Formats: sequence, C-alpha cells, structure tokens
Amino acid sequence: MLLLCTQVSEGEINMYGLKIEHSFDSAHFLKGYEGKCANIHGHRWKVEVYITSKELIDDGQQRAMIIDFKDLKKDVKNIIDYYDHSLIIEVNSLNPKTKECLLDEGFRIIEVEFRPTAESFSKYFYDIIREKGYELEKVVVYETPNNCAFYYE
Ligand SMILES: Nc1nc2c(c(=O)[nH]1)N=C([C@H](O)[C@H](O)COP(=O)(O)OP(=O)(O)OP(=O)(O)O)CN2
Repeated sequence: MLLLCTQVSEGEINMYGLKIEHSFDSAHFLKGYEGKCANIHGHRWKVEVYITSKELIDDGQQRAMIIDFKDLKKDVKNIIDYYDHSLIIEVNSLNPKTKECLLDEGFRIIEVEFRPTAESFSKYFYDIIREKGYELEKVVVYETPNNCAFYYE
C-alpha cells in the first residue's frame, strides 16, 4: 500500500486526525471513596478516540483517508463492548462472599487491576488501542455528560 507523505519541511509536522466515539453502560464503585461514588452506581461511559497520522492512504477504497471510519469504529467497539452491561470492580475491592453471591445470581462482574475511574479507563483504553497499531493523540472517557478524563503521551 502506498502512502502519501504530507510532511512539508524539516521541523514542521502536518498531521491528520480522526475522532470516533463509542459508549458502554456499566456499574462501578470507588473503594475507599468518601461520598456517593463509594456506592455501586451506573454510568453511560463515552469513550472518544483520537488517532493521528502524518500520511494518508493514496490508493484504493481508502484513498485520502487515514483509515476508514468504519474500520476504526469496529476495532474500538470490539474492545469496549466487552464492558457493556457489567459491574466493573477493582481486584480485591469486594468481600469475596459478596462477589460469590453476585456471581451465583448470574451478574456479570469484570475485575480490573486499577481503580475504575475515568482517568484509569482513559489510559487503559489508550494502551489497548495503541497495541492494535493505532497512532493515538488521546483517549477521552466521559463518566457523565459533563465530566471526562483523558490520557495522552
Ligand atoms: N477525577 C475523578 N473524580 C471522580 C471520578 C473519576 O472517575 N475521576 N468518579 C467519581 C464517581 O464515579 C461519580 O459517579 C462521578 O462524579 P460526580 O460528578 O460527582 O457525579 P455526578 O455527575 O452524579 O455529580 P452531580 O453533579 O452531583 O450530579 C467521582 N469523582
């Protein structure tokens, strides 16, 4: 596949970017938090993914694109949908008996190695999406319509 280079002069970097977003619904709580977020509560988490490229594809179906939106959306959806309609808990943050009871009831629990804040999720998704080969500007995670955290390098 040929790439069209858009870097025009030394020191000057011209970048293209794409942004897509996808949402998932899940419950969580913050262990050790003093306030309402210590309680199990739900969010519609919105994840915004910003990718960048110095170049565009220069032939075929994706000519003049970084990547087809549909392909990027598919990859991001595959990563994020795993968390949809689950209870996300930090490892060891629930009494084992409570966890067992919830599992016995058939509830879907996903354990994560981090405190499930918007900040942690933004880095978590950033790392996974980058592992897929994307050049990322940042990943933004909205916990509520008004509050978001982001991660970039
Ligand atoms: N920096 C962060 N602060 C908080 C996070 C977080 O992920 N990063 N998370 C929470 C809670 O999970 C909470 O659900 C969201 O916070 P908050 O804005 O207080 O919730 P509301 O939208 O319900 O706030 P109201 O303005 O009271 O409606 C806490 N902080």
